[in-house]
Amino acid sequence: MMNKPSDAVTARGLSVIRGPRTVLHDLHFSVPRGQITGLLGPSGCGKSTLMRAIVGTQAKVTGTLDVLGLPAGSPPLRARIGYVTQTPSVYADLTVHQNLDYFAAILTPGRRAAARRRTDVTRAITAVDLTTHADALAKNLSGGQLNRVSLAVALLGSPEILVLDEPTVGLDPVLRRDLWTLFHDIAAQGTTILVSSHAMDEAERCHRLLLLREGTLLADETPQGILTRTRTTTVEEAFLHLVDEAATEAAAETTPKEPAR
Ligand SMILES: Nc1ncnc2c1ncn2[C@@H]1O[C@H](COP(=O)(O)OP(=O)(O)OP(=O)(O)O)[C@@H](O)[C@H]1O
Repeated sequence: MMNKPSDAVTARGLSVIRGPRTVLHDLHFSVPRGQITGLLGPSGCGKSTLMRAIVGTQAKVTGTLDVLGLPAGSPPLRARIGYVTQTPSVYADLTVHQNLDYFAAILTPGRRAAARRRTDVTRAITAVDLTTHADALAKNLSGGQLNRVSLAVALLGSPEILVLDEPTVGLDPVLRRDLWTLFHDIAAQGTTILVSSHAMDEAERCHRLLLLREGTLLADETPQGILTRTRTTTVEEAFLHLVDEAATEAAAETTPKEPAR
């Protein structure tokens, strides 16, 4: 597989060991720029581990993993990637605005950058539609609003890639839909989004999908491409089809051949 400048992430032979186990096995895939790529798979399949490898916080990564043309974890990438983990990293006793001011001060320190910080904070709060809640304490926000504050923090530095670990988990369908609309607005402005979910029904909202199971990649395609290839009508069915197909292939590989007479 060739590295294309249009790809935000390229993985070749990517494996990760955690504790005694290999949790990602020899992955090959690419994430195109300016699109929403969904990383889908059941709980424990390795989604968070893969995201951590991409943002450069995962140990024991082998193979090739390039992000924006640089090896994952390279220091210049830090400011170019926004990462939202599963646990909102927001201070409960600060308001939405104070939280953003605080993170902006870490990202762009110094008195001379004060005007830039103000612009960045206002832009991020507007982008996640929290202007009317800017002065609310984080502890008084709903789960969906809190997720959006985390997202605003990640948007502060105008990252080229946003890596979002299960941002819609636990949200009601309306909030989920609103968040996906927001992701599409952000992607339409050229930002690459890699978003994980274990909810297969979120697949159709993505431009591309990476289907992961037990640390192995089952598909790297568009949602429609996966449905066509597996002759199914939902990504959930397609996923089951691919799991069965992989099991059949594995069984064929381990079945001993008839000895030659
Ligand atoms: N320190 C560790 N030592 C050994 N195994 C680990 C360690 N941390 C995680 N794992 C295993 O690695 C696998 C992948 O975990 P990971 O958190 O990436 O999965 P996930 O798909 O993000 O799951 P979830 O959707 O539940 O968050 C899991 O099976 C987990 O048990």
